Amino acid sequence: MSCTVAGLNFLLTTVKEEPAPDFARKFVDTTRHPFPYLLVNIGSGVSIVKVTGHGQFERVSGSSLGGGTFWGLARMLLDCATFDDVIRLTHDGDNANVDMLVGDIYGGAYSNLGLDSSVIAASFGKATMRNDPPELPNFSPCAPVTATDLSATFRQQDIALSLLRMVSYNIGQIAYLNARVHNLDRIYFGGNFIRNHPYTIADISFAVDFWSEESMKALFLRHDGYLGAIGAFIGASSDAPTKIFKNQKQSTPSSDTRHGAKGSREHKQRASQHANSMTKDAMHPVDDLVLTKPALAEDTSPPKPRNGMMEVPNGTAKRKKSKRTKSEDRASALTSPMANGNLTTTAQGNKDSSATGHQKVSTGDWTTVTRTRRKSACKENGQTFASELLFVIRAILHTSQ
Ligand SMILES: Nc1ncnc2c1ncn2[C@@H]1O[C@H](COP(=O)(O)OP(=O)(O)OP(=O)(O)O)[C@@H](O)[C@H]1O
Ligand SMILES: CC(C)(CO)[C@@H](O)C(=O)NCCC(=O)O
Repeated sequence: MSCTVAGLNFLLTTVKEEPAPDFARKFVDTTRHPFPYLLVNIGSGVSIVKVTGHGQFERVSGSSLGGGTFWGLARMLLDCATFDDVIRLTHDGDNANVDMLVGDIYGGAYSNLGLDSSVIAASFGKATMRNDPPELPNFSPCAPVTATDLSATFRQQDIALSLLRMVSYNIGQIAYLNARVHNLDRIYFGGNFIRNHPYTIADISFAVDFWSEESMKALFLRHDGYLGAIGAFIGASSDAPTKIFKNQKQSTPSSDTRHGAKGSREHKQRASQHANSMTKDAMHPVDDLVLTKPALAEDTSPPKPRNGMMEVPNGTAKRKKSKRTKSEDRASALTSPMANGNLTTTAQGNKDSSATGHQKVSTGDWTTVTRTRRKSACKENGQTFASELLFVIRAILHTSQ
């Protein structure tokens, strides 16, 4: 955990365009005031960590309903071989076919409570409503409805989306409650459960917006997958960035007197000076990045820029207004934002997606590639992963010069 926190602290204080709300990629500059914040790390389980400074953090909460719950239930309920297959399946799903909505109970909105008819009243609740004989194959009035009967009556893609929303909304809600208890308004979500999947990101964002009535922001990280590795690399020290400078000075004591300076302000100035002085061929500045479009496997068309930013989910976060519809979700998740209009399509570095070339993108993942490295990153999924890692390591080494 200390490595993960140290890695995130490094990114927040050093890399200009790291966190962004939703997948809008309107980056939030946290380099000046990174603390305090809440980190919600969604691995198999969920750890919720309050971070107040370099090396200062406390695990304030957690939940056993995390990525392992999603993936485990998906394996039980769905015929999917891989995690990415499940995520892909959600893209065609309509959770209203599986979830019990407020409208299913009341025939419309429950206005007095500010609940729109489309609000999920009970995840998977529709399964309790399916006991109508004609709907079930092999139904016998005397026999109980079996799991097999039930699963045959629901579409796999609807189950997948219901599952994703159940887990994501729950985590978003717990995150919001913890942020509120600890008086924090910035919540970073990380961990392999997210993996830059637009639907996952949209769902978590939605939950935080919904419960906080848009007073808090869910933030996602471009280099989420590398937090622990970065933290381990820099030594997970409480003064990690300064430590890098110290080390550098020790190894090359007379090369540059600036290396002796301590403190985050000098550190940042130096990082910025270096970034500005770098040539393309040597090392790219830390903000010289291009975001690539999120795309579905079958989607090979270039993304459409929309005034340089993403269409965020339309449905409001306020309880009184309705939750997003499926089509709004899809539009928001698949319409691509581009910070600077420099668009490219690339293969994605998923662990379990086959490297089929850049025209066959696995799931709707975001990938960042440098302008100078764009072509090579497009070649193979593995290369994208490698170039990402290389970028982070270079950023670390670069700031230490
Ligand atoms: N290709 C994949 N295969 C399996 N799970 C995946 C894959 N991609 C993403 N995931 C998700 O990532 C989760 C595991 O995340 P991660 O590797 O960060 O956790 P962990 O470190 O094992 O968990 P914990 O911190 O609880 O020990 C899985 O439960 C699943 O939801
Ligand atoms: C046990 C860990 C910390 C392992 O990384 C993680 O899976 C987790 O935070 N699980 C949730 C445990 C809880 O309920 O607080």
